[in-house]
Amino acid sequence: MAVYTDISEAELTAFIAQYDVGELLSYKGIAEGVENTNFLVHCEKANFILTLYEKRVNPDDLPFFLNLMEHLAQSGINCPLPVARKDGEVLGQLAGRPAAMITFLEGVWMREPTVEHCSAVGTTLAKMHEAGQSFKMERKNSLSLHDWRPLWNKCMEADPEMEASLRTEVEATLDKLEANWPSDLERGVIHADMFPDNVFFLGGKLSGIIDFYFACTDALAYDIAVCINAWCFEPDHSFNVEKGAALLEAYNAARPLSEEERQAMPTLCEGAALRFMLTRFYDWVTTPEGSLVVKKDPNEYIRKMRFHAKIDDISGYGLSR
Ligand SMILES: Nc1ncnc2c1ncn2[C@@H]1O[C@H](COP(=O)(O)OP(=O)(O)OP(=O)(O)O)[C@@H](O)[C@H]1O
Ligand SMILES: N[C@@H](CCO)C(=O)O
Repeated sequence: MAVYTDISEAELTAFIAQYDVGELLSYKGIAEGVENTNFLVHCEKANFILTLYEKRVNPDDLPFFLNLMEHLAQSGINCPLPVARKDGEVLGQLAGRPAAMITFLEGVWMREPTVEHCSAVGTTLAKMHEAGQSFKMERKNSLSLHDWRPLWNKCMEADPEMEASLRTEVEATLDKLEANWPSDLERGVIHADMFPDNVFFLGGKLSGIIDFYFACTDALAYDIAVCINAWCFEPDHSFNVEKGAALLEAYNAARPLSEEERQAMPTLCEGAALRFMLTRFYDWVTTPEGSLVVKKDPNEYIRKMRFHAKIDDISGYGLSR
């Protein structure tokens, strides 16, 4: 359960009094998520999500995330809006952590996404990329190519028992990606973590996107690669080419992919699989036993890395050339 920091009713009541939201009626910790502490907060005027930012969020990046949500919402992308306090600030402190309240988004996330959901994600991702082009702030991707080897070194240090064959395999993947990573693709604001649990649907329609806390400035096509990994594999780990085709075709219809982006897709997908393998592996070996967080399986992403390593053309993901 992702409630790393607990708060008392008295602390929350004092915090809420800074906002024009009426009295605090009730609140509860939200079990889902692995990164930050989230509470659902019922106030007289509305319901909100209160987030206390934890380990992977640098407080200096919070203005980027909060302004981005505001920018995207104003550009027609349905995402939470940061709530301003009576003094105009959106960022505060609670229980020693940076904290913000955002609007509550209606909808549910899809445990078993279908081809239609993948298509909706492709369209919305492309629209988000277009809307991001007029966002003026920039943020470096803190989990990009050059961050992967140091993170892998930390994983190896934390897990001295790791199998030698896995060490060799990941080192070889890092060497290959470092030699081939594309540097000239169109850049812009990317979500960088658009997994099914961060996309809500209502009545079969995509109703909104949450969790912009990995958003950054990077190659737009890398965001597609993250989505291919997160949306287009089945629970038995096989790749569903129909889902891949739906996502890519819908994206391409809203924002046509360049030749360079098409060519780079297998490398971007392998890199995205490695990135999620790394954070999952690191959390797996460093999260203490008995902790209330549900750890995510790194092996799923080792399998995906191996799948992408064998793809040499975007048609392998279902988009005809
Ligand atoms: N604006 C919102 N409206 C409605 N529910 C929300 C909102 N923000 C967060 N939630 C709920 O809280 C849960 C966790 O939120 P979030 O995904 O932001 O946490 P996280 O710890 O950053 O998770 P992740 O592991 O995806 O990085 C979501 O699955 C959702 O149920
Ligand atoms: N979406 C990530 C967790 C949040 O970083 C994963 O599934 O590993």
